[in-house]
Amino acid sequence: MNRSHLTVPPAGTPVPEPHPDAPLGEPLGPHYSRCFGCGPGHPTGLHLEAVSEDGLGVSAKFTVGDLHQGAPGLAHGGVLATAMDEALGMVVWLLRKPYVTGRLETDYLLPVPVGTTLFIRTRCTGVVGRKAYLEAEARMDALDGPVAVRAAALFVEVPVAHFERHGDGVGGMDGTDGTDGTGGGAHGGADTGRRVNP
Ligand SMILES: CCCCCCCC(=O)SCCNC(=O)CCNC(=O)[C@H](O)C(C)(C)COP(=O)(O)OP(=O)(O)OC[C@H]1O[C@@H](n2cnc3c(N)ncnc32)[C@H](O)[C@@H]1OP(=O)(O)O
Repeated sequence: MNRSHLTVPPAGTPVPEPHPDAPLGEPLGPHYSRCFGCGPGHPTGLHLEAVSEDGLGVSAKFTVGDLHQGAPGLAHGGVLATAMDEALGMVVWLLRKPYVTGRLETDYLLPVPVGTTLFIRTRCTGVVGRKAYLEAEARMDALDGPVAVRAAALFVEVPVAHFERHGDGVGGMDGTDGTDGTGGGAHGGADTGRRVNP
């Protein structure tokens, strides 16, 4: 894909192992029930489902629905970028540290009709300090289907205070809806509980 140097790790950058508590080959579940990308409680969200893979990678699925259109019958490009962002974010989730998307680069190779299930595979290509380098590929209707979208990203590790300072904190970032009085609503993989922070 076309990508800038900002999403390519320096040569020889190591790829860390997932956190020992990160699930392997299991459904990851939502990190927040109202998340637009993965939350089952979001009425018009993507409801993306994902499973961790060997190493630092994730396999995810998202079916383009009526509410995701740009042109009639076709997925909106921003929605597709969101699906890639979400699947990429699930990779850094396996490190059990809070990250946010700093940069997202997307190549659209094929139009994606409503009803298509995108099979998205994402992986980490290296971590340097607070910076995690990631890439993703989405194929249409099968793991070996035609490639519709490619993406590369730089995620930046942030303190939990990021979500308190800029959002409603991290309450609810354990897959719940955050209506327990602890807040909720921040997006980006932070969690003081079982998901991100050990
Ligand atoms: C499971 C969870 C799934 C979640 C999936 C979805 C994820 C999301 O949608 S997250 C929400 C969208 N993203 C955001 O809201 C982030 C908004 N941006 C910010 O908060 C800040 O700009 C932030 C945190 C990225 C960086 O700010 P700050 O903490 O001050 O770090 P800063 O010192 O500027 O940068 C750290 C390093 O990253 C680099 N960097 C930061 N931003 C970028 C960028 N856009 N492009 C390239 N490099 C960048 C810097 O150059 C620096 O590199 P180096 O260490 O080599 O000098």
